[in-house]
Amino acid sequence: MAVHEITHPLIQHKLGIMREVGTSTKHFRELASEVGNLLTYEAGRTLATESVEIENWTGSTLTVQRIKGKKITVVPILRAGLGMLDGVLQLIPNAKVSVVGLYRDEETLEPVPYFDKVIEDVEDRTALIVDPMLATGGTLIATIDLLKQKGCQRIMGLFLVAAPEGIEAVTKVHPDIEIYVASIDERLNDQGYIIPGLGDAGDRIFGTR
Ligand SMILES: O=P(O)(O)OC[C@H]1O[C@H](OP(=O)(O)OP(=O)(O)O)[C@H](O)[C@@H]1O
Ligand SMILES: O=c1cc[nH]c(=O)[nH]1
Ligand SMILES: [Mg+2]
Repeated sequence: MAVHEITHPLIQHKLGIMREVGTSTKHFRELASEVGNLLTYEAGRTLATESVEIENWTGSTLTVQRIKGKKITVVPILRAGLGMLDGVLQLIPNAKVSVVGLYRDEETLEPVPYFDKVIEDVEDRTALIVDPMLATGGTLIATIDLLKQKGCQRIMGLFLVAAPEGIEAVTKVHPDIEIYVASIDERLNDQGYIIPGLGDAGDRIFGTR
């Protein structure tokens, strides 16, 4: 699996504020969206373009580049993935959005799926999964399983923070995907939380704790 840790100063600055325990819900949510935007910019480097001819302001024909083919479906994982969605869509406003819902059982740490509304022609699109946290990797593996079952052939993922254990687990099952992450942190704790991490990203985005 290709893993890109994006150590850009703007991303690291914003992530550093998110790590502070006193950062407000409003600020945390804004930063999740902003880092989502910057990760999209990085991931977008790999999109294929094609030449099209336009008429320019002088009335002559000019060849310009456009993103090729049927493009992208963004796949936010409920709930926390919604916190990054606006920032992603700012850069790819025409993308279709395929929402999936999974939560992690607090005892077993296994992902529990509860919703999916994936676009019908997903086999013709690149899926861009968005979720702030890649911890044990269970949620990401289940989401990739679902997308592949529906015929999706190219899958990328954007994460704020990932644990090495989760990256290893996903690599074993789905070595063909590509991820962009703002930070690969040290480890998981006994409860499956990323250390140092952000805490519970969903609760911090929605203000539920
Ligand atoms: O890699 P894993 O060990 O599977 O954990 C990562 C998942 O856990 C969090 O979601 P959570 O279950 O807290 O749901 P929420 O977004 O509704 O808070 C996070 O947003 C990921 O989806
Ligand atoms: O550290 C973690 C792990 C899973 N989910 C979170 O929100 N945070
Ligand atoms: Mg949560």
